[in-house]
Amino acid sequence: MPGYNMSYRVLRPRWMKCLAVLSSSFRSLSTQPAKDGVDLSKFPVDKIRNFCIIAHIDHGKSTLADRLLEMTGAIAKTEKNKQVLDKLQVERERGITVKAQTASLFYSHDRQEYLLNLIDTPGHVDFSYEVSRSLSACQGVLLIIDANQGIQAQTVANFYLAFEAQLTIIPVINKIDLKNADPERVESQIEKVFDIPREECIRISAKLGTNVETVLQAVVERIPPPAGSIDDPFKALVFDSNFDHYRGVVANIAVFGGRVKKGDKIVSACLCKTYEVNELGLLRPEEHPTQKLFAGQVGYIVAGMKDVKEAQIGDTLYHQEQPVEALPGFKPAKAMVFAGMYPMDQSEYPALRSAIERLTLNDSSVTVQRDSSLALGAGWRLGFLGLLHMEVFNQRLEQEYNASVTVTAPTVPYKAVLSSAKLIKEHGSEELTIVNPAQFPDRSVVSEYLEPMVLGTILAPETHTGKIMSLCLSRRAVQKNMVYIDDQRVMMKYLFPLNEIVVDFYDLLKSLSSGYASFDYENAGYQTADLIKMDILLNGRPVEELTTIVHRDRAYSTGKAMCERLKESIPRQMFEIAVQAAIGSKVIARETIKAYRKNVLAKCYGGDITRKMKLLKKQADGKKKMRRIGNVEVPKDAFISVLKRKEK
Ligand SMILES: Nc1nc2c(ncn2[C@@H]2O[C@H](COP(=O)(O)OP(=O)(O)OP(=O)(O)O)[C@@H](O)[C@H]2O)c(=O)[nH]1
Repeated sequence: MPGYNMSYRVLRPRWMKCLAVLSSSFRSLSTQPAKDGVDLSKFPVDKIRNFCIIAHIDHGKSTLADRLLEMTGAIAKTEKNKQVLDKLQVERERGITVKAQTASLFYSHDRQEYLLNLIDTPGHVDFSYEVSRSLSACQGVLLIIDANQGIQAQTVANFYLAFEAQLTIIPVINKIDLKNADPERVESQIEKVFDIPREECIRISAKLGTNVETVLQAVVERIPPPAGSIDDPFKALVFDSNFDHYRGVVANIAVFGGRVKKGDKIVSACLCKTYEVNELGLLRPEEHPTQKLFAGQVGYIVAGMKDVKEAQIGDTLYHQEQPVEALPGFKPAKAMVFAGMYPMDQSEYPALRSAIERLTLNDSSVTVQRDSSLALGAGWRLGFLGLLHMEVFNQRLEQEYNASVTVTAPTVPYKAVLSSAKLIKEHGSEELTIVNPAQFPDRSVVSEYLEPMVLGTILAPETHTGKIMSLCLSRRAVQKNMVYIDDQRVMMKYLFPLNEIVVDFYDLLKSLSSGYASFDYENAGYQTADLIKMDILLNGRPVEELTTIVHRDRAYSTGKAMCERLKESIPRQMFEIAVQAAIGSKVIARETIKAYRKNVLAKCYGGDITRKMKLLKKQADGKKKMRRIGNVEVPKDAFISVLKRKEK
């Protein structure tokens, strides 16, 4: 995982350029004439195939998508058209897919015309929510596996998502052009781990285009057409949505039955609100307006929804006069990592609020709560699906909204089972979720604390298993399973406390396996944990914003590290400062900052009074940037350096 800065300052020219690009694309979208070249009625359900491309990160999904788009004429074959489905700047810079993208392709096979709807999905675990949503609009998947790396952790996770959704799985072994490619070995792994016969694997090089035509043929021949008929009442699933400042919500839909056209009055099942269809069409991958969408097809719809919350992911749309039973929908995305976000300067609060509001319009999986801290001022506590999700959100704030943000240390959602009848009544429930250490209830009113657990899958070369097992043990993990997927690679399953893997586990795993291990995890509920609240004291006074929830076994090492970091960042003052970590009244770690009298006038020979005044004023200004805790003055930066995740 790449390192990142917690605070960002972005150069204005980059921002201006970004705005220019955005506004020109909005212009081109809003003035795009309705192209009616495509008569979608000529694609009955049996001539439609809806499929996703899924894979471990970097195994070549986006590159294969490019080739498929080129071969079917959706985009021109030029050097410029690389990873066209990765539209966001952050996706292009990091070379990862963050948001699933849809493209409709026209393909002739055996003198028959087919409409293929392809969805390119993200590979990283934080975005697996996007994958499962996309799968619900499909009947089959292309499971891409790198011919050199073989099966990795996300290959396994994605396979099971598709398998549980009962989709047709076509294994595609990519990068056969690489010198170290070993498709034979990968085929054996596929047979062993997924129980798919090796004859079903297709070997390709997405980069060179080798054998990619076979993939298209397999899509038509192996993936079943969608169910549903044009004669049924209109019924569509909203599987994604984004926000356009000019037109409102653009919802991606899969039509499960009937047809819909411009001017139709449709209802969203969740909110029971009626809308008029203003625009609809295919994504190729750019929006391509059409007159109608029919059963089995995947496309977009604009119907005057002003807020993405009106187009809830998983919602069902139907015709006003023909109500239907709602589709099962999806479980809402659950935030796994929380962090405070504050403007670098309080004067930037309104701008940051509007940036966060706008960005969450496009990413409804982020949760936002107002928060405030004495040291950092007014801000928010945001919930993310994982750490990469949080990093990407920050980067988008910076790149798309020119925001500069201070982010606090990430924390996971703990729970407390309350024992006090009074508190239970106050909260309306026995269980209290704690996303902010300041809300940690005292043990005297709690029967037990719970921490979130995850089931982690690690795939690694056998030679590294010893070191990996020690790392897992040091993270309070319990081994659940270990199997050899071939004679060189091992798959291990561990139950981890989420808190233990959230910050640096993946980085450590990568470095101790020289980059060869991969990791994925899924939620595994909550478990009882011996949690305690640890305070940081400066000369005996607690510092509210540095309060942390820790496992009792971890308290000493975390407390010691925080005291050391504070000692480094608080300047010496005229008296000695005790920096302590404490649990209740018991001090568990201590550092001392020695006294030092800084005489700003020392350099001022000759007693020049104006010079003296200037220096004293400078010292007073510096003090304004300090926060006083008891008699100790702490620079704002000190909080930031202790609170934030340690940069690499
Ligand atoms: N040699 C070789 N390189 C390939 C091939 N296909 C993809 N690559 C390279 O592999 C890297 C990752 O490819 P992507 O298409 O971005 O992978 P991805 O699976 O979409 O990645 P995420 O979206 O981040 O999950 C890029 O540098 C590609 O150029 C191939 O067939 N041969």
